[in-house]
Amino acid sequence: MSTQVYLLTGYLGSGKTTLLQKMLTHLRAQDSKVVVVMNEMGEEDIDGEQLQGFGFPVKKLLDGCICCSIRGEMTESLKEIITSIQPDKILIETTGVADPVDVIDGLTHPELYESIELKGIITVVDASRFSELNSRFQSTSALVKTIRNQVKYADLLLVNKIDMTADDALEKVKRKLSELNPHAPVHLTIQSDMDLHTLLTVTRLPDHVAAQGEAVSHVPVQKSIGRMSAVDRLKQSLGLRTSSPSLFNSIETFSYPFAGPVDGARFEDFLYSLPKNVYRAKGYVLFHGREELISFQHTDNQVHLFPFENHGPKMVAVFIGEGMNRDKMIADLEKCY
Ligand SMILES: Nc1nc2c(ncn2[C@@H]2O[C@H](COP(=O)(O)OP(=O)(O)OP(=O)(O)O)[C@@H](O)[C@H]2O)c(=O)[nH]1
Repeated sequence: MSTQVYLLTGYLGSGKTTLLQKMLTHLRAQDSKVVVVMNEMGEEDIDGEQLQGFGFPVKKLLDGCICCSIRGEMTESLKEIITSIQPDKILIETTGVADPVDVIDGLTHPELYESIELKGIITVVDASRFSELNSRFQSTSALVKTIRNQVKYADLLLVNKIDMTADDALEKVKRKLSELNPHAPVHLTIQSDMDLHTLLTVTRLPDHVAAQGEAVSHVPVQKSIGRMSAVDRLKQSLGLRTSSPSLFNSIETFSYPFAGPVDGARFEDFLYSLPKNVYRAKGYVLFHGREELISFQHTDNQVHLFPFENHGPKMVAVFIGEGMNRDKMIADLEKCY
């Protein structure tokens, strides 16, 4: 059985730890086996201290952001947690400046892919500061991008600190959030207080799609990290432009288990020819005529292949992108044997 992973994002001070404490109180009453992964930018662990006393292990990843400098460390920690503790749930609190897209990259490591189920990206928005943080006049463009991605990729949005927000300002925040992410359910909260059953049963795109009776293309394993409206999916399948870029924010992943060794040169060509909407490819594979397992990484049209000493991992490829043509990619992979 795979471990359910909840990703908590939101800008600094928005109310993530407050929410985490509520989730832990709820899960403790349910006897769930939970591990918390906390990420803080500095060397000092502030929030972790507040989580002592719940009786759950807290893994701290300090002095770097899991979306960039210590992404590998997060992957290693998750592997270790899953192997040694086998929890029902892992709750990850990211730093306020983490971009969820990059965190997802760390979560989709080939050795983790089948052991975890990303249940949802839950974003806590500080209603009293959102408009200021989202303004290109008052924030840096990097921060604006991060703040917007935290909203765009959320499966559920908590609009917190409404006790500190005037009614008209709150209306403006709600309007902006629905422009950025028209699909995620929005909950207005004080002290991140909301129904925890609703929070923990957050659903992701494939479930929405299935509920709408839409055909899902056949691939060995597929997961989706974002969403696109049914109309836009249809338009995309017909090769038409989707109605608005903000609706087309579906970060999707799928994995492809190799049936046997492949031809090294053809596989390398395949990686170099991946289109721009495939942001990442990574995994392990065997090449004809070579004994050792090859680890491969593809990003920004750069390909790295290196022998991997450990023979443990399965031969599998994981892809991350938006609007990927999976059938074609799988057909191209099949030509590499
Ligand atoms: N007035 C008010 N204060 C709140 C609310 N929610 C949280 N706070 C307070 O805001 C402060 C920051 O909350 P945290 O839960 O630590 O926020 P965080 O997102 O974990 O912060 P970082 O770890 O710095 O990213 C704390 O003092 C909370 O008590 C709210 O709805 N209203």
